[in-house]
Amino acid sequence: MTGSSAPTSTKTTTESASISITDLSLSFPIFHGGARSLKKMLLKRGKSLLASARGLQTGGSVTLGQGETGTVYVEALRDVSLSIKAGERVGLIGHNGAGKSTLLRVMAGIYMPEAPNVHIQGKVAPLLDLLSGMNPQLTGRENISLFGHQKGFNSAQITQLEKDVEAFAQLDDFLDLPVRLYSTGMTIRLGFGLATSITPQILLMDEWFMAGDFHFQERAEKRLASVVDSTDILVITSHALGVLEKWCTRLIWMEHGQIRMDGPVESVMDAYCKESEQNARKDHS
Ligand SMILES: Nc1ncnc2c1ncn2[C@@H]1O[C@H](COP(=O)(O)OP(=O)(O)OP(=O)(O)O)[C@@H](O)[C@H]1O
Repeated sequence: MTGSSAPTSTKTTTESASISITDLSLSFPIFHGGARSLKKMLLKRGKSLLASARGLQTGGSVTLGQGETGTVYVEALRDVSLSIKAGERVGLIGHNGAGKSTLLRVMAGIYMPEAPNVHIQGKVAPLLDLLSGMNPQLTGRENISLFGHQKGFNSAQITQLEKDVEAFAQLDDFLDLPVRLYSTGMTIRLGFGLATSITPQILLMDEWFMAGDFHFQERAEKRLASVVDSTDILVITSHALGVLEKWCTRLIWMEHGQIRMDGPVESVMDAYCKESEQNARKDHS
């Protein structure tokens, strides 16, 4: 992975939370066998397959590094600048491969945790990866205890945490089985229960974390609502516009790794829907 530069992650609980990103670009090198044919195509067409220039509706731009033996890169983010302050509820929208998840991972400090142009102020809870922070070999109960220890809880707090997550996840006897035996939905129940058992200053969430059966979704929404109420910043990515309308005050529309539009939910959603309708008409003509 290459980036335009360096995040400083300043995580304290006393100052109010904020996210500031300046001119951030991030490319992934591709070492898969398929990169060879891409490379040939790039050399023929001239180094860069800019997704936007080609009118593509998915993915970032594909570029070739220095020299004929150069590595092929997918540019996931390009010149992204944004700032989010306490109180904001931000939704990321855009086509598949627009860079939304990558941007969330940058905010979580997963990618480029030392970049000087990325400043994250506040305690972050990322609800991004199914197994994040969990050990699939351990039981659900052991994972709850592990989570508590990682957060520096004392034994009384860990007991309380266990009660809380057990009641929310409703995994019954499965709580005492290794997590690797769980279905996706069961893992989500545990992961979601854990991540929302603490109130972070910054909550980063991938839409699929609201997946699960109908009964779970209802309870998950209630629990999330109480966490979001006491969280300084929410950043969520979703293709479900209803979810974004419900939870967000601001939308950032990503397109081929760049910010296409940033503003109040209604105006960005309006522009996004208009363009999506135009694209759908083109597809049908
Ligand atoms: N680990 C990786 N290695 C190589 N390329 C990657 C990697 N992660 C993301 N990409 C590429 O970066 C671009 C942006 O991907 P990203 O997952 O951020 O998109 P997204 O907007 O979240 O998409 P979706 O709506 O489909 O979830 C895509 O072209 C993708 O192929």
